[in-house]
Amino acid sequence: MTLLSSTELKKLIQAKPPLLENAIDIETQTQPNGLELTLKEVKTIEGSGAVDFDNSERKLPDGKTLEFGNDGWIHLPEGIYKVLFNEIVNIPMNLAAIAKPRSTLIRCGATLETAVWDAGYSGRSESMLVVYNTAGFRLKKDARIMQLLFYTLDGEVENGYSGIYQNENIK
Ligand SMILES: O=c1ccn([C@H]2C[C@H](O)[C@@H](COP(=O)(O)OP(=O)(O)OP(=O)(O)O)O2)c(=O)[nH]1
Repeated sequence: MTLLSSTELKKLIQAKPPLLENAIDIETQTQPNGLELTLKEVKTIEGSGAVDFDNSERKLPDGKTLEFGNDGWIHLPEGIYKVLFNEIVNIPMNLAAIAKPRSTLIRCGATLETAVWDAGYSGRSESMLVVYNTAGFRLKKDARIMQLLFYTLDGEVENGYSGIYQNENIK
């Protein structure tokens, strides 16, 4: 397993499909060890969710999209939110990715909870934003908030990701 460097990432951004589409400024978003994703939308998480073994009784909570102010900023009181990214990620069959928040979020008393990006997944992803700071946290539309780290697998997966989130949030 190898963590891809910016040299390799730049090549994969030129691939078809590109590793990352719809970036605001791919140069700025390409870091030495990963690609940064930016903020498109913030949503509330309302009501409980549920998950079981075979997904037959899975339920995702509802939520409302919160509006940015005319100046592009939103103030988020302490709490949990869902964030949607501007970028569309296309993971090749020989890679997987994990994500970390930018350390600036941590330094502000906020963080992102993230899962694994599977080989073969394409979509506009979502993660959970947690604002721990009791004074809240301000975010500007298109802020760079998360870094995706891409790892090579020891070979291509036989069957790529095919769950319910495939091609999510792509209109
Ligand atoms: O923080 C994250 C992490 C991953 N993903 C995307 C990429 C991943 O490939 C896909 C599915 O994630 P996962 O495999 O964890 O979904 P699941 O909960 O196991 O559902 P299913 O098995 O139905 O896909 O969601 C996100 O949107 N946000």
